Amino acid sequence: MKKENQTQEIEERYQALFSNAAAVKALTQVVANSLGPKGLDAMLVDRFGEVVVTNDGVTILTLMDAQHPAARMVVNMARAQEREVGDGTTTAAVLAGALVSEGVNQILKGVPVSKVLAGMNRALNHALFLIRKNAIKVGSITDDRLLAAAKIAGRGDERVAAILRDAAAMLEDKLQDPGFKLADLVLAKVGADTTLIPGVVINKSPLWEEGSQKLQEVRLLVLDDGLYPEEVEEEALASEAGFEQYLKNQKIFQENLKKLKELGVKLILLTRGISDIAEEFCYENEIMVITRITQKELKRVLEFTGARAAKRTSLNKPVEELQKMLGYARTCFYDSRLDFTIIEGGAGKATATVLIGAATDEVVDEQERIAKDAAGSFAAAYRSGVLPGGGAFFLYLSREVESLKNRLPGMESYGVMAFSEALKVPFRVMAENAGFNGLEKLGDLMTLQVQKNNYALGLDFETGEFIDMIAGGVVDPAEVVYQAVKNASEVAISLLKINTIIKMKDYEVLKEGEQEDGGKR
Ligand SMILES: Nc1ncnc2c1ncn2[C@@H]1O[C@H](COP(=O)(O)OP(=O)(O)O)[C@@H](O)[C@H]1O
Repeated sequence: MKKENQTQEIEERYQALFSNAAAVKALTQVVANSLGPKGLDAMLVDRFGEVVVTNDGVTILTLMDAQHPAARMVVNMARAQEREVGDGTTTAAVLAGALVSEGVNQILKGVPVSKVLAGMNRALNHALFLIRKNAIKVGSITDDRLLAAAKIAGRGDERVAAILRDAAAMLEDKLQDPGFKLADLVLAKVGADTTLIPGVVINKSPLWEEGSQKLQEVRLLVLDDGLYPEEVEEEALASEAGFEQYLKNQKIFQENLKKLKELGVKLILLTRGISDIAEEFCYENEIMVITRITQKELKRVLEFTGARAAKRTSLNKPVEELQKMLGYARTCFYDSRLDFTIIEGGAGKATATVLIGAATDEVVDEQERIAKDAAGSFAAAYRSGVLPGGGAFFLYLSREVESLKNRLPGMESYGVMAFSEALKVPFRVMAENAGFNGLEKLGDLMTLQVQKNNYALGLDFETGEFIDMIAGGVVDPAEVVYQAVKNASEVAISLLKINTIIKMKDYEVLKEGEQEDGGKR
């Protein structure tokens, strides 16, 4: 009877914790099925019957429509992982789920939450240190381990990995730039051949197609704006002065258009639309026009061609000044089969477009995600080096972290144990997804790694044999592993810390209210 009461007491005390843990478990079990080379795809369907088929952890999590706040914390964590390093989202989610479960197990045993958390924090710091310390640095862009990292993240697609490497080689100095993303070069298109284009692709057709044959020696104007005359407000138009202003604006505009002809502009790119007069003028003068290009395209064109972003008011400037805003490209042409425009031979900084072909609409998005993952991994491996993949390195981390417990006072070691156990989960899940007995393979591999003193040993998920992952080309970028462990631990630790859930007013509404109050005072 007494025991029953006690259990009940514990359960009440940890109600919030259990509710969170259950939600996280439910969520991470779904993504776990997709982890690793033998992970299955998930099919997500919305209430209108729209279907997405994917193997990508962050996509599954984002589209899952998770309602529970704890589950949403894990979704946001996976998104952060995607933003930061572009890969490792499934691993991070699975690890977070495992950390929460293992942490809860210790708490249920009666270990105080604070001790579990302290131990986990110590284990985390040690794990992060070991990841940095053991990262195998790569020498150059042509290092095969980079290709391997891209191939592993890109679902084994060797061709895409090689194209990414060639693209990276063209812009090597940029890869170190934290603002640059190799994945931004990827463009997937139904019916295209997978290939490297040494230039920028604008995913649009020009305003008219005939006459838009291949342009050579192209001077181009890029407007982060539309090509319209200055507008006069409708009310003002009714007055005589207003109407005169209107006529004047039209005249200035006509003059400005003539400047473009004088400057020999052959291509105009706009982020907004164009007026009828301008369109007619361009048509007559064989100037190719593409309207409503995206900001991303704009940025790439500016860099590539050396053009400066102009506004329509820039056209009021004298010709000599306007000339300085123009860019240059050797060629520009519209590919009518693929319905996009290719600009090559820019006078600015080198760039490339990694064109990914897909057979149908259904697979094009997934192909794009895979290629972007591969690109993210390539760049991350270049910056930070690589580690053995397939969960093998996590087993080494698990052992090393476990050994910490002998050095720690009292109960903190339980937190360390929880962390060490959780690190075994990605490998076990991958082995199970490949149809093996996860626990058995885990035990065998842990022993083998110690016996051979080689933490690169892992499981070949095809044959069930143990092989050296580095030699076999199964590598993960150190930065991806680092962020996955860090992000997963942070979210797990904050979830374990929560012992009360209080329903509050809508946070956004609350914040707005505060601002209004502040204004009044
Ligand atoms: N051919 C392979 N053999 C062994 N492990 C692989 C292979 N391909 C991928 N992996 C491993 O699968 C894990 C990544 O799985 P994935 O489902 O892509 O999840 P994530 O979203 O975490 O990248 C990595 O640990 C990687 O090393």
